[in-house]
Amino acid sequence: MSTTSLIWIVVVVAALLAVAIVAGVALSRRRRISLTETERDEVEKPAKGYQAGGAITFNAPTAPPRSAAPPEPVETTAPEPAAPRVVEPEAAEPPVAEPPVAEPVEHPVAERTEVDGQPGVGDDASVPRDSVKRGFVEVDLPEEASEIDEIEPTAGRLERLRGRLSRSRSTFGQGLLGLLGAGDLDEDSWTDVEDTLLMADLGSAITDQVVAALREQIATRGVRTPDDARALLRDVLVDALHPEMDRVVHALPHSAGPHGVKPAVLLVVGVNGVGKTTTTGKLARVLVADGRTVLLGAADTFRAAAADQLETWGSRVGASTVRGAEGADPASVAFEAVKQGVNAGVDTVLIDTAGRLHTKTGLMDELGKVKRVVEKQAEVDEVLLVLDATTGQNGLTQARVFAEVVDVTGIVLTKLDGTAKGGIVFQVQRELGVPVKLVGLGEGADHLAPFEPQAFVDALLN
Ligand SMILES: Nc1nc2c(ncn2[C@@H]2O[C@H](COP(=O)(O)OP(=O)(O)OP(=O)(O)O)[C@@H](O)[C@H]2O)c(=O)[nH]1
Repeated sequence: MSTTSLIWIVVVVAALLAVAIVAGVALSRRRRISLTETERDEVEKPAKGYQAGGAITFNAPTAPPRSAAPPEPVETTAPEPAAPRVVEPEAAEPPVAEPPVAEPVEHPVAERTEVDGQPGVGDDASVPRDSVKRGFVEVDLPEEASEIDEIEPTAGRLERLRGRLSRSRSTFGQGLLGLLGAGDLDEDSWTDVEDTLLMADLGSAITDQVVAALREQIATRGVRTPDDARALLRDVLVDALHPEMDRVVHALPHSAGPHGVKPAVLLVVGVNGVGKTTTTGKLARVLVADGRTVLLGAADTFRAAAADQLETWGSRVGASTVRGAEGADPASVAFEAVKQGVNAGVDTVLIDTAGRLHTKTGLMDELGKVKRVVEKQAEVDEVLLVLDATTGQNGLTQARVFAEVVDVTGIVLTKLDGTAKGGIVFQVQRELGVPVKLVGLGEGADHLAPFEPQAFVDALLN
C-alpha cells in the first residue's frame, strides 16, 4: 500500500471518530432535557443515606419484582440481612413518584412480622415490599363497650335451671324418695327421714312438721309404688313451702297521680358478700327483659368496686346507674337515684345497699335513714333481703337482725347452686314469715329465677 493511501485511511478513521464523539455528546444532552427541575435536584443531590419507608424494600437487593406472586410467609422470603447502605439514615431518598410514607401503625407486639436479624426500624422494615399487606388487627374490646345483652326470657327459668340444684337434689330429694319408696317404714327408717331433712337444713320445727304430715298421709293414702311415694312427698313439701304466699316482686310503677307516674322503688339489703350487687344486676335484667325501664342506685358506697360492678350490670342492659364518691352517705345516693328515677320517668329504681356494718345500731341507723330519705320522694315498694344459702344457720341469724331493722318484704336466696342444703328455703320463710321471692342459681347473668314452690320441689325430686 502506498504512503498516500495510508494517509487517506488515517484521515477517514479520524473523521469518523470525531463524528461519533460529537453525536454521543449530543445524544446524552438530549436525554437530560426531559428531566424536571425536581428530578434534576434529586440526581444532583448527594446521597444522604437510608431513610425508613417504602424505599427500603424498593431498594432491597433480593426483593422480588413487582409482578411476582406474593411471597410466602415472611420467614421464607425475607431479604438477606440489610446491605450497609440500608442502615444509613438518608442513603435512599424515596423516588418522587412514591406515595408519602405513612406514620407507622401501632400493632400488638405479637402481630409483628419481624424476622430475626432484620432491622427493627418501622413496622414494615423487615417485610418485603410485595408481602401481603396486613389489614386491621383484631383486638378484644372491653366489656363496657359491648352491645346491650340479649336476656333470657324469665318464664320457666326455674325449670330450665333445674340442673343447677343437682347437689340439693341428690342428697335431699333422692334420699327421701329412697326411704319412702321402700315400703313400710319402721322407726329406724323414720329416724333416717328426719336426719335427711335436718341435714338438708330444714331445721327441727319444719322437720317435725314434715315428718308428722308424711306419717299421717302414709296412713291414710297408703304408699305402694315409688310414684306414690313421690306424689306424697311432693304434696307435703309443697305444702310446707306455703304456696299461698304472695311472691310477686312489687316492681311496677305507681299509676299516675297528681304528680305523674312514680317509679317502684326496691331496696336490696343483706350483709356483704351474699350477692346483693349481683342480684340487683340480675333483677335489672329480668325487668328490662319484661320491657321495663330501670335506674340503678349504687348506695353501697363502702366499696368503690361495688358501684363499678353495678354500673357494668346496668350498662349491659341499658340501665343508668347513680353513684356517689367512695364513702359518700348511702342515703344521699339513694335519694339522688330516686330523684333522677322520678324525673326520668323510669318504671323501677333498684337500690343496692351496703351490708358492711359491725353493729346492729349502725345497721339500723343506716338502713333506717336510707328508707326515710327515699320515702320523702317515693314509696319503698320492696325491701328484698339477700341471703347466701351456703351459710346455713348464719344466714338465719342475719335474717333475724335485718327483719328487726327494716320491714323485709321478700327474700332472695342466692347460691342455691352451690349447696346440698336446699332446705334453707323452708326455714327462712318460717323464721321471717316473708316469702322467698327469688333464687340465685349461679354467677351467670340470667341465673336468677322466680321462686315457685311446686317447680322447686319438682326440681328436687326429679
Ligand atoms: N354460685 C353463685 N354465686 C353467686 C350467686 N349470686 C352471687 N354470687 C357470687 O357471689 C359473689 C359476691 O356477690 P356480690 O354481688 O358482689 O355480693 P355483695 O353482697 O354485693 O357484696 P358486697 O358488695 O361486698 O357487699 C360474687 O362472686 C357473685 O358472682 C349465685 O346465685 N350463685
